[in-house]
Amino acid sequence: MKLTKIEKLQGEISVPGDKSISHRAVMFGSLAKGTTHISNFLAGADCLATIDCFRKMGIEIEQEGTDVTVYGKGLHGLEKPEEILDVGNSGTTTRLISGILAGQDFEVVLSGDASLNQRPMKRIMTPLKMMGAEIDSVNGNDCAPLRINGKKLKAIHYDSPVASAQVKSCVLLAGLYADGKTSVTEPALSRNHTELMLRAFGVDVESHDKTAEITPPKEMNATDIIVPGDISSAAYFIAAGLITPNSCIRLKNVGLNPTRDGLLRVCRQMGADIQMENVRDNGGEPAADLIVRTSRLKGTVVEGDLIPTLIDEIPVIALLAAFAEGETVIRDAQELRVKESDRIALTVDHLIKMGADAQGTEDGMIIRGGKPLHGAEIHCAYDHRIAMTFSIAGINAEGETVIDDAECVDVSYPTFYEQLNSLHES
Ligand SMILES: O=C(O)C1=C[C@@H](OP(=O)(O)O)[C@@H](O)[C@H](O)C1
Ligand SMILES: C=C(OP(=O)(O)O)C(=O)O
Repeated sequence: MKLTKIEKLQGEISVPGDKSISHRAVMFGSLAKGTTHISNFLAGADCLATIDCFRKMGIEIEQEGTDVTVYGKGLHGLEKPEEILDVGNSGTTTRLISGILAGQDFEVVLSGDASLNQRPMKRIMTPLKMMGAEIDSVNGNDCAPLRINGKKLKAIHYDSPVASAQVKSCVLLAGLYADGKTSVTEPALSRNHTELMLRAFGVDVESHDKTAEITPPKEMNATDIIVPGDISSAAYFIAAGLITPNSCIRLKNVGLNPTRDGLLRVCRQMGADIQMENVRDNGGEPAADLIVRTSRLKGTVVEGDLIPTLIDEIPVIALLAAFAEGETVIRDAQELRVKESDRIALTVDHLIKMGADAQGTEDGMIIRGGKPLHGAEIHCAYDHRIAMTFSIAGINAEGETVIDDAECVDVSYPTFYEQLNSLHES
C-alpha cells in the first residue's frame, strides 16, 4: 500500500462493529439456549476465527456480512471438534475460548498464526489450573498451541497481576462451569463487555470497583445483540481528522463504553476539537456520532488507570503526539510489548524513521512533537494497528510511505482503505 500527503479529509463514515463485542456475542450466543441475532457484527478475520471455532464444535452459525445468527445449544451443547481449533491472529479468541473449553467434557487443541503462537498464555493457564483445569502448552513454552482437557471446575477468587479483559473474561467464563461463585480482581479496571453481555444473557454477574463476580447459571438465554461501532477503529480517523489540515469528518455510531473511551479523554487533554451528537444506549453500551475537526494539539501524559481504557490506541496516540506541541509521555503500558507485535518498539522505530523525535522506554515512550514527517517504508510485522497508524502518518508526511503486509488490516478493519479514500474524495 502506497500513501502520499493529502490536503484535507471530509465527509462521514460508519466505522465497523466493535471487535470485542462481536467476539463475545458469538461465544455467548453459542452457549445460550435459543437463537441470537447479531447486527453490525465485525466481519474481520479475528471475529471470523471465533465463528469458525464454534462451528467446529457443532454450533450452526449463519453469517451474511454484518448480520449473524447463532443457533445456541445451551451451556452443555458444545461437541468435541474433529480438528485443531484455528484461532488465527486473535488473542481474544484464544484467551476467552480457553475459559469456556476448560469446563467442557472433551479435549481440544488450539493454535494460531506465528504471531499468536508467541503471545503469553501463562496468564490464563495459571488461574485455569487453580480452578482444576488441565491446560498445557504443547511446546512447553507457555504459548499456544494449547491442549485443554475440560474438567469439573472449582470456584476461585483470582487476583490478576495484569489489567487484562482477556484474562478476566477467561476466568469468568470458566466460572460458568464452576461449583460456586468465581471472582476476579484486577489492578485497574479493563473493558467490561463480558460482564455487561453476560448479564444480557441472563447471568448473575456483579461488579464492584475492580472486581467482577459470576454465579454459575443453570442456563444462558439467547438475546439479540446490536454491536456499536468500534472506538479502536474510529481512533485512526479521529487522529486523521485532528492532524490532517482543513478537515471536518463525522464518525457515526462510535461505541463509548467508559472502559474504552480513554482515547477521547487524552484527545481533550491535548486540546482536540471533537463534538458528540446523537448519544444513544445499545443495551448498556453507549454510542454517539463524533465530529472531528483539525486541531492544534499539545503534549500530555498518559499513564495509570487510563492505560487499559486505550491500550490498543497507544500507537495512534503516539502519532498524535508527534504532531503536538511539546512533550508527550506514555508510561505503564508494558502490555504493548506482548500484543500482535512489540508495539512500543515498532511504533517508536517507525516514528523515528519518518523523522519524529521519539524514544522508547521499558513501559512506554516519550515523544517530542512538532518535527515534520517524511515518507518511509513501514514493516508492520502483520500487526493491523501498526499498519493503520502509519497509513494515517503517511497521508500527513512529505513524499511516499509504503506499508508492507497492509492486507493485515483485515484482522479488525477490512474496509479501512476504502473508508479512507471515501473521506479523501468526498
Ligand atoms: O477483551 C478484549 O476483547 C480485548 C482486550 C485487550 O487485550 P488484553 O486483555 O490482553 O489487554 C485488547 O488489547 C484486545 O484488543 C481486545
Ligand atoms: C491486541 C489486539 O487483539 P487480540 O489481543 O485479540 O489479538 C488488538 O486488536 O489490537
